[in-house]
Amino acid sequence: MVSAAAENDPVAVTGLSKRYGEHPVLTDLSLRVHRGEVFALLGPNGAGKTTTVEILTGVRRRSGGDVEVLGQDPARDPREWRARIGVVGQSTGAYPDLTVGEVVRQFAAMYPRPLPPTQVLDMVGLGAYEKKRTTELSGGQQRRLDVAVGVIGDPELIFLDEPTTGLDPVARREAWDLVRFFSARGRTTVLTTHYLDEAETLAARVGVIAGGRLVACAPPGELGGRATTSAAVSFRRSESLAGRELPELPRGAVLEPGPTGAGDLVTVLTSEPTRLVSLLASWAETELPELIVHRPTLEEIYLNLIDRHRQQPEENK
Ligand SMILES: Nc1ncnc2c1ncn2[C@@H]1O[C@H](COP(=O)(O)OP(=O)(O)OP(=O)(O)O)[C@@H](O)[C@H]1O
Repeated sequence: MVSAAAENDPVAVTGLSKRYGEHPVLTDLSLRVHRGEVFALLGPNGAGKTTTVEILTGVRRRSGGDVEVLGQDPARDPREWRARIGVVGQSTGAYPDLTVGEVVRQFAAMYPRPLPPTQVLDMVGLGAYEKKRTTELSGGQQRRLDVAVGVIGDPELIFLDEPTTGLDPVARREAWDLVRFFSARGRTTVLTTHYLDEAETLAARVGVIAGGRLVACAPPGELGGRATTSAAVSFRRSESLAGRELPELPRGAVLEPGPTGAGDLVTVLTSEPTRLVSLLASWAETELPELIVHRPTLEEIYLNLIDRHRQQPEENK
């Protein structure tokens, strides 16, 4: 029987752990992926992302905790369950002596309701390579074929482990379009990536794994308090503004120390950037030269989270 929670959340993980001998790789990891969302797992090399994906897809056994994927325990790996998920792992598949078209059609034949092979080949940018032997493909083209094979069964839930590593910028965008195509069909995607722009562009929520623990989980715009952290408002004092005192700043705003001569850059940290810009605009009565409102990027927030985790004493991790 499928629980009500699992009905809403295709992935439900509670207290997951994985050890190799005495070495813990995942510790007390809990997360849920909601139906229809793109969820990105981020984390440094060796953090445990692939291990998590492998446990969720039934490739690897867990040491402890509860895992439900589409309402089933992946460790039991039922056949009909496997047909409902699509997996693109990190390593590239080897299909000697077959053409691209043959590979995709062979995989399509394993599923009850596959997508049309030519449509999938077009989507991954291999439409013109249908008759080419797989051994003659470049690394990036082989990666595209992996993606095609992973999604040919029109899965309800797709796991993509670093799907765009090794792809050129155009191919990366095509892979993003593919993820959006499945999102528009109401499918759920879990992807791991080292590209912060990829996570920010595609994911409704991101989870950050460090040292085998989930250290943060939120929409990309809110991760690590990103939505509420101070913004830095900066502009350059033109000659006409050089001799004038700044207006009274909003409460809590801090003027960054810096040189005060003509043409200097003025930077103010504030939690109310809109109000500050409005005050400055009235004060200046002219365009503020080089005006920038800077909020921390996802990359800055991510690096900060990883750094904080590194500096924590072992017993508090
Ligand atoms: N078969 C294994 N035996 C022992 N340790 C392993 C095994 N497979 C993985 N590990 C260890 O588990 C940890 C997590 O590895 P994992 O591949 O899940 O990390 P990852 O976050 O996917 O890293 P990357 O970004 O480099 O792909 C690493 O320390 C790795 O050395």
